[in-house]
Amino acid sequence: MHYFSEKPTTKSDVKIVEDILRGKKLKFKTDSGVFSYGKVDKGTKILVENVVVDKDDDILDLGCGYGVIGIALADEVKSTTMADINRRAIKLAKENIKLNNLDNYDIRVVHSDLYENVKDRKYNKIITNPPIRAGKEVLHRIIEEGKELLKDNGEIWVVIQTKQGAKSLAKYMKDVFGNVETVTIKGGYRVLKSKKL
Ligand SMILES: C[S@@+](CC[C@H](N)C(=O)[O-])C[C@H]1O[C@@H](n2cnc3c(N)ncnc32)[C@H](O)[C@@H]1O
Repeated sequence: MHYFSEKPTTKSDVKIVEDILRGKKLKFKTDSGVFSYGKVDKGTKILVENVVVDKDDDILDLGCGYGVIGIALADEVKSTTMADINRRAIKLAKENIKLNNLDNYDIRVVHSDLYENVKDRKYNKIITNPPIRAGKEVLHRIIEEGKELLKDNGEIWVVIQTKQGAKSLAKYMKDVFGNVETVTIKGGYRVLKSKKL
């Protein structure tokens, strides 16, 4: 069973994790069959701590899992869309919005295969810890199709382990966008950013 199953079949075994992200004490309900069970992922933390957002941004957390990226940023932006193919992740992300008292912010959680169900808006930022194990083709679609959903001057931010192909992904992003920046190199991860010019 892979963590990117649409419907995990493993027995549910909820664990609550607490972490401090962007100076905020946050809580997440996690469950088996969902990425980063029982502990916020190291790459996700590096991305969340380094991403730059603006209060006027409409952001998309693609492959949101139980919701760490979107939830850590929701009170700093105009609107937050969180999307995942895994139904158990979607349920947790919705619960985690409540758990962190973010009901009054503009946040939506959408069940979606990649961008399929979130094409109704354009985004200032797409921010993702992508499903590497889903393969290169999926990773490339995230970059290419993501560009279409960005506003002018919008950015895609991606975290990836150096050993899982960060350099080749950076090259792909440069080919698609004409630019790529390595924003952070830390703990075996790279945070990459491309801008739609
Ligand atoms: C590396 S995990 C990151 C999860 C979460 N953002 C975090 O940082 O903890 C990648 C996520 O992408 C989701 N995913 C895999 N394939 C997908 C697809 N085709 N469409 C949408 N989400 C997908 C997985 O279910 C998983 O939650």
